[in-house]
Amino acid sequence: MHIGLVGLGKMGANMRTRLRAAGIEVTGYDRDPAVSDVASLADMVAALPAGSRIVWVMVPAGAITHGVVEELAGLLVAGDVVIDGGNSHFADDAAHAELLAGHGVGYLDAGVSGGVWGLENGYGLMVGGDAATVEAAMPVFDALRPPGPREEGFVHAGAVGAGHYAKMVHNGIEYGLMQAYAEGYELLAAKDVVTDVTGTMKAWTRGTVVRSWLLELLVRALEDDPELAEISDWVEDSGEGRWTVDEAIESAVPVPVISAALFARFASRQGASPAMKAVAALRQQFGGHATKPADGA
Ligand SMILES: O=C(O)[C@H](O)[C@@H](O)[C@H](O)[C@H](O)COP(=O)(O)O
Repeated sequence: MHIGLVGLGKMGANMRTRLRAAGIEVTGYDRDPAVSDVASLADMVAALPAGSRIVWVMVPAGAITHGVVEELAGLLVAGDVVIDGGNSHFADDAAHAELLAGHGVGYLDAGVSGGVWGLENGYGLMVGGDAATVEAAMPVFDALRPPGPREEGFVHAGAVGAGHYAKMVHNGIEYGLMQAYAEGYELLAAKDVVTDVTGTMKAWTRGTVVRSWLLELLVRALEDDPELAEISDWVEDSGEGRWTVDEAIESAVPVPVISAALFARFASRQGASPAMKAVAALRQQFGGHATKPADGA
């Protein structure tokens, strides 16, 4: 099998390596000529077998993914397939499937989890689309997923959009889990009762109810820098948590943990919180309670 791969950043480049290691020929295209196998998207398409091409798209969600799908629609022919493996919003998938269907080109959406570790461990895959197209692309999914039973690292989650919907929910869970471990870490470190915070969390990684890969990664970070002194408390988000909360509101599903974890990230970027200044001002107004001067005031 010979496939195309668009986007050779951290994720795409590792996926190219993993696919090649599994015996799949890959022609990769990236805007950066230093990492690209070919000079243009058209050259990549020309290198693949027409009418049964599979092109995996691994570029940032939103306008960039949309631009690549539009360009591919003009280059591919009936029988070819595009797989969007980026962290796209699931609502974009229907539009992309329709655009490509106008050219007879199939479409699958694939939620991909595993980060930079996926090269070695394989990627958890959640796929949306029709069964025949999923089946045609199965060698690609089998090469990317972790070894072992397929159903433990791959799911055909439903029709187009289901893969990215599943990945969105997965990431909402990821936010909540990370926040819980982080709060536990802070609480352990807050008093001198537990004298080995990293060791305690490490001991939780085997046998306990809260053992997990995320916990192992936190222990790894603490072993490198026990007080996390080298990194700031600013936490970004790339959209999946917001979409999860949007969807929860849409479906009237209570998600207090995930939304608190999302809002904690927003709070992490504030430095001084206007809302908490207002609370301090109100306590002073109604109760004459003391406030503290702002930094530099
Ligand atoms: O499952 C995964 O491999 C991760 O979720 C991965 O997809 C990525 O690291 C997140 O999208 C980051 O998301 P935030 O920027 O929203 O934390």
